[in-house]
Amino acid sequence: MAEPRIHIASAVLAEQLGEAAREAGAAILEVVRKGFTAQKKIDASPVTDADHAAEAVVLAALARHAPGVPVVAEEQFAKGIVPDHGSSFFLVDPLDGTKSFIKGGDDYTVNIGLIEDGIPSLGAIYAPATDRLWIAHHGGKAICEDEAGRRTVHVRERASPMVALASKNHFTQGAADYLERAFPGEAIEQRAVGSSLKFGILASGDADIYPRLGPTSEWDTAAGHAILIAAGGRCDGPDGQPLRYGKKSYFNPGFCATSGWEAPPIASYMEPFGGGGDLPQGV
Ligand SMILES: Nc1ncnc2c1ncn2[C@@H]1O[C@H](COP(=O)(O)O)[C@@H](OP(=O)(O)O)[C@H]1O
Ligand SMILES: [Mg+2]
Repeated sequence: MAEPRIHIASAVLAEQLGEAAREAGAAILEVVRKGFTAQKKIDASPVTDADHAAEAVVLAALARHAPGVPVVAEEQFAKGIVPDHGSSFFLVDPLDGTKSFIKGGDDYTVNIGLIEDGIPSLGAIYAPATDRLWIAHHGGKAICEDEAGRRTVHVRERASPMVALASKNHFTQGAADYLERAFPGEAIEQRAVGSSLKFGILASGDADIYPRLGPTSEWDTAAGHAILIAAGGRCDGPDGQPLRYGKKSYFNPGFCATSGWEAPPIASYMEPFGGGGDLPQGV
């Protein structure tokens, strides 16, 4: 008989990992204070001491709070360190939005996501520059902490004009074309935001859709996806089914997140990926 699966997502763990994300954010700000230079990874994407410092903090916290649960983390992955795992594992992006970060912008985040049975069941996102935190776990509500205090957040009813979020640093014409063709005649305001902050903004009821017709890695989306689900939203893969995790090379070819309504699947609007194979991780 198969072993019953033990799920670990809980309110306590979400709080602990929210604290871990804050600690990682403090480590990033310390690197900013001291000054840093950017290096290039093998795939030519940038990395800094802040990425490494934040990842070390998160890995230590996960070892304390969730010992034995495998962790797939962006900078470990870049070094070829990927643990074997089953259907439960963490996905960590210690500094999402590195390009914005290097340019001195505020749109960067620490991300800790837990996948259980292919689904994001817990997430923590922290934006150090603006001191904004989101946490959520499966079965609970999404919580935001910022200068307005601590509160439950929820997605909003679809608004007009529809607010569509787009990447600040990885513009794809595909997303603009998708919005135009999938929502003909609809008033749409496009807003460029860097990093997983786009998920937090959707979860907080400040936008309606985030179509991503270009590559990301699973650690870019896991935490935000968990938070968005808890806030009443959804994030679907190209076929319109919920975005799944634990794919080959942890690669997302595209997705569409909304405030809960079903958007036309992005598949037929996707840019070609040179045969659909894996792209280099992290850009
Ligand atoms: N060609 C590509 N392949 C894989 N991931 C990509 C990519 N282009 C952009 N990304 C992902 O997009 C993230 C930034 O999101 P956004 O463009 O919404 O700000 C990057 O995160 P990192 O900054 O952690 O590398 C990176 O993972
Ligand atoms: Mg990232």
